[in-house]
Amino acid sequence: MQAKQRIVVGLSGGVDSAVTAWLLKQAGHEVVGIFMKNWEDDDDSEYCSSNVDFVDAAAVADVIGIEIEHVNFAADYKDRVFAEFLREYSAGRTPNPDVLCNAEIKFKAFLDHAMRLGAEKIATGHYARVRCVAADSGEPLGSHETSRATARDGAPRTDAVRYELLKGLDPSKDQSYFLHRLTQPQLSKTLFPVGELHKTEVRRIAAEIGLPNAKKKDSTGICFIGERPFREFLNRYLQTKPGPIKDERGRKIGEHVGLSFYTLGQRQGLGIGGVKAKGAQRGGGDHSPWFVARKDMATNTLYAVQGHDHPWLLSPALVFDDLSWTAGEPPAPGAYAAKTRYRQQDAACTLAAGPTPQSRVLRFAEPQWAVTPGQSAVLYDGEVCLGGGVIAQAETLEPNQALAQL
Ligand SMILES: Nc1ncnc2c1ncn2[C@@H]1O[C@H](COP(=O)(O)OP(=O)(O)OP(=O)(O)O)[C@@H](O)[C@H]1O
Repeated sequence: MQAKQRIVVGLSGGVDSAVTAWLLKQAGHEVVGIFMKNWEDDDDSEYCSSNVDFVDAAAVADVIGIEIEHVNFAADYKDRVFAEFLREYSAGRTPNPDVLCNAEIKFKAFLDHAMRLGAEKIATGHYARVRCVAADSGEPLGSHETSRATARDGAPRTDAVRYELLKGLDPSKDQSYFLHRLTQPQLSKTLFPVGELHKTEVRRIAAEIGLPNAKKKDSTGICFIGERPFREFLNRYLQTKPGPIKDERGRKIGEHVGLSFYTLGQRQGLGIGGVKAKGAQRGGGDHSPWFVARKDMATNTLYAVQGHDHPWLLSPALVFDDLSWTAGEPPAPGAYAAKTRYRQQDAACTLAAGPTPQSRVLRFAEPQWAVTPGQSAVLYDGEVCLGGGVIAQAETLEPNQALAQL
């Protein structure tokens, strides 16, 4: 058995973090739960589940027999995550605040707080795994606590080992995409016990030990938006500037309410369902649905195309920047797999130098659908998540061949 450690668990009120805490307690560790409040609600508390979630988390802590602390990181969240979220939307991109929340709050503010409480490790209910490998050979060493990781005098030998972020074992729940910005110091202090399990197993454990939230629905969507209508929420923070929606030939087919409110590949909410593309040659003919294909910020124009597989929606390559690599150094150029959005199949690709030292290019074996600036491009080598960056630009099959020369 591993040595007893003091471990702080992020208890969200959900079933995954509850089972995480229970598994660690069962393994003999000293476990403390922390509930984070990351968003202060002003007017529309009907959408905010934070109070209910804290009550659920406290009930879980009670059943498991651990202490729980309530911590407020709302100011940090607003400065480090929400401000960036608004900046990105204003620039016409579609950011991924959950990625930033992990990098800046859960594995920074929360981790620092846990360390101040004397914790050796933190744990969350994410579906991912951390593997400790020998720095020189890459040979897996198993758990964090290995003789290779500790010198004879007991001091940690940080040079001897490296930490890899792996996909969760349950392919339908894997959350490594959201965790790809974690660094070596963060990974070295993190445990993801449910990443070794399938969700059905987690729910079975929760029911078996009588956790009050065993059947609680999984949370969906961006944490601070919750179940609020998204457009209404954004409207409170961003200026709206209506403009034209045009088809691929530049003909006006409708009005948009502000470019920030649309994302590439979006099908609903265009208000042009009844419009038919006169003489459309491709894309499935007159009755195919319309999709957002491009935003031209300079002219405040939204372009929509008809048909899911329209060439404007397919990207053979992309440039990404704001890079972050789990190993602390960039992977060598070559063949990998990548995801350009969560819940996407891994796509075979090659990694190459970018137009600047701070960027890289991914070229896909098959064109990818609706590659969206602002979303994360995440690189994998088999089950190992290598890190990634933010999509800056996507080449489309036609006529935007901006990246063809790279
Ligand atoms: N408000 C919170 N307080 C403490 N930890 C949290 C909070 N929200 C999320 N976490 C941690 O991050 C993990 C992943 O978050 P995610 O949003 O995917 O989970 P969830 O669906 O809200 O809840 P769970 O994963 O516990 O079922 C959680 O398992 C939990 O450990």
